[in-house]
Amino acid sequence: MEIAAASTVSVAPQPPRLTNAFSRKLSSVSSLSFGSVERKYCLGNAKLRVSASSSVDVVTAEKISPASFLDKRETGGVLHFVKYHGLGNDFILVDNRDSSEPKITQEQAAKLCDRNFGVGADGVIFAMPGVNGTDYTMRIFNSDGSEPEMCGNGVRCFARFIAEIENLQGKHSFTIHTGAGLIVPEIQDDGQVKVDMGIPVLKAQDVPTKLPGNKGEAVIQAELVVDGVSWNVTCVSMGNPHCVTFGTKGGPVVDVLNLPEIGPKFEHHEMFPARTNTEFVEVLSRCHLKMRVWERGAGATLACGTGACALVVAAVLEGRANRKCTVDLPGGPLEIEWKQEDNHIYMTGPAEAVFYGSALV
Ligand SMILES: N[C@@H](CCC[C@H](N)C(=O)O)C(=O)O
Repeated sequence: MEIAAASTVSVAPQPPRLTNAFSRKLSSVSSLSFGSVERKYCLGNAKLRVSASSSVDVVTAEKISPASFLDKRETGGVLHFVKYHGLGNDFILVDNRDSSEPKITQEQAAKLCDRNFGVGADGVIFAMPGVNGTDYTMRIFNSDGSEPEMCGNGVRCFARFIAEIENLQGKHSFTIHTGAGLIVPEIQDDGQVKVDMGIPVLKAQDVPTKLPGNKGEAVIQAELVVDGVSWNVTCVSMGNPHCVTFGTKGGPVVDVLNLPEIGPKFEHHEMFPARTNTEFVEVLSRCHLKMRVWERGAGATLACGTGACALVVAAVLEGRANRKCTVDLPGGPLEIEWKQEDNHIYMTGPAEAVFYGSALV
């Protein structure tokens, strides 16, 4: 479109078409916005104001209030993101490939995750440059602003996000540096993502837990008293800490559990110096498990990928299940395999984009 020097140009007030949102670099989405009554577009240094009367005004930068949403967008007060979920465990994905510093702070992330006052999510994930020869680095902030080492559902979303912003089609695998070390997701032909989640850590002090090792240095089917009730727990780290329980001495509890009440008591238990994620599990068969989760820093979520991996490890170690299982989470099933050959855990499941947008930060 030619911009005339005159103040009014007769063109229809159609916004530029966003033919393929993902094929653009997200950073360049700043050239578009959609207001309700009046729209402004930037072309070079000039700004076009499109009003309902089908005219376009060329206005200079000085005439635009610096407090407006559109100006904030240009001065760095707006974050572009894509919202994804893996079985209802939902994340705000940020294209941070141009910097090794997250584009927003932990406090801003907590605000964005708020389901009433923000975008709403279980966490914010940053796609950053790789280190030590890896393709990318993934960092994540929980919805309370804390930073965990790893996120299983998040890494599947991360892989799909990278494929979209890099315009990759078909089967693809990436090496990703995380707080839990190297993680390797592979997008399958059917769009599901299979992730090599690495080797589970069982040594009590590395999980970390203050519970004393009862099988060598591992804590397996040990007693943990929570709020006066005795639970059997197995402690596993998938880079982040997990406390897996198949119930109290009285038996399984998954369906009757008051999660918001009991969850925080596990999370903040003195035996877990870095807090913990807790999985409450019921064995349906030797290859079919069902779980509910209370996540450290995020509360009750619909799914937890690292948690599903941890509970299969716990179920195998407690002699309750085979190494290859379907795990039913509130948001849907994950396929988990703890391979004997390499001791690695493999997780397969979906990841879906929901919407993209811009948020004031
Ligand atoms: N939902 C995640 C785990 C996210 C991190 C967790 N809340 C923690 O603090 O360790 C998953 O899918 O693994």
